[in-house]
Amino acid sequence: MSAKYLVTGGAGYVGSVVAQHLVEAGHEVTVLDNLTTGFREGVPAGATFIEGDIRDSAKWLDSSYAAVLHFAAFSQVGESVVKPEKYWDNNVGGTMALLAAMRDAGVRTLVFSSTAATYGEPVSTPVKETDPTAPTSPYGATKLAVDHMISGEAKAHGLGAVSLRYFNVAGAYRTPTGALYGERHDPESHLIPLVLQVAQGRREAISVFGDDYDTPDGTCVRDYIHVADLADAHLRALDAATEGDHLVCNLGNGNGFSVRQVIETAREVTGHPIPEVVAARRGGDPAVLVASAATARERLGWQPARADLADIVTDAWAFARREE
Ligand SMILES: O=c1ccn([C@@H]2O[C@H](COP(=O)(O)OP(=O)(O)O[C@H]3O[C@H](CO)[C@H](O)[C@H](O)[C@H]3O)[C@@H](O)[C@H]2O)c(=O)[nH]1
Repeated sequence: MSAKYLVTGGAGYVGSVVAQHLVEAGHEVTVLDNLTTGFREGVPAGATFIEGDIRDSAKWLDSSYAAVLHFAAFSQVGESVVKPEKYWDNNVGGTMALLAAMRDAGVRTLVFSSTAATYGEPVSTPVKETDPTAPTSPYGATKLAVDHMISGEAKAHGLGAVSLRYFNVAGAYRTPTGALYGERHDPESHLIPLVLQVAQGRREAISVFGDDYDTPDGTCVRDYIHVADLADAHLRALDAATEGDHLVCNLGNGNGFSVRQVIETAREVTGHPIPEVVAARRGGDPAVLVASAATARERLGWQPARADLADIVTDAWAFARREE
């Protein structure tokens, strides 16, 4: 059945892919984005676009919306360490305003973009939702604070909410009409897009942040999940949201790949040698972050369709070369 959804941050990487999936499923979609980090061209054709801030959500939200999917946030771990106030103000202050607007408008379903960064240094692998949350960055702390706010809203005011804790989102999504949605930050900060910039000759080498971790090859291990698999989980979460309940689900494939394995895969996919240099560890990086997605499987009936790292890198490579 077709419904109307507000997608905050729907001009960003994950938000735009989810908005596109909603449009393809026949829903009516409004994207709210202030374009601070998002791109106008990320808003899917077929969605209504509002250039505005989540703090002003009350201007646009009304009872015609079936749910809100909330992506709008700052999301750079490193930046959050040097500018924590920016993160608390936008991620927490902005969400508080959004929740108030939802309450006033009577919109009682929310899917929230949470993160593995809420856990901090994992106590065991793979990470379960019941594991302790001890974020090592203000970014993770703000996302965890929002998760707590949402739990309160569910208990006190009957919100039906699902928080999806993403591990490392990667890859790109090609729509049925051939448009490509991918990962793009300015300046670029994430491993796979940076590695692919080296393959394109836009950078000389990739810096490996630390090769003395307690992992098989000494480099950090992460769980890379395809952005289209992630989008699928959001549509399922809309169906799973239950009034008065806050469900938290990790989203990852449960497979860890080291930084060196990612670089090697990119060499195979691109046919480029991709030189690497070892650099100092980056602050706040856990050695291993791999998800247990058992809850998402059980509660959302979710299953990744593109778990192969080479497929993920191949799609990211197509996006990197989109203008060649
Ligand atoms: O030039 C680079 C860039 C990254 N890395 C390494 O590659 C791995 C992946 O780094 P990314 O920056 O691509 O991703 P993160 O694991 O830091 O970040 C992801 O996980 C975080 C939680 O820890 C947040 O949720 C964040 O938004 C999300 O992108 C890390 O070990 C990082 O140290 C390098 O070696 N060189």
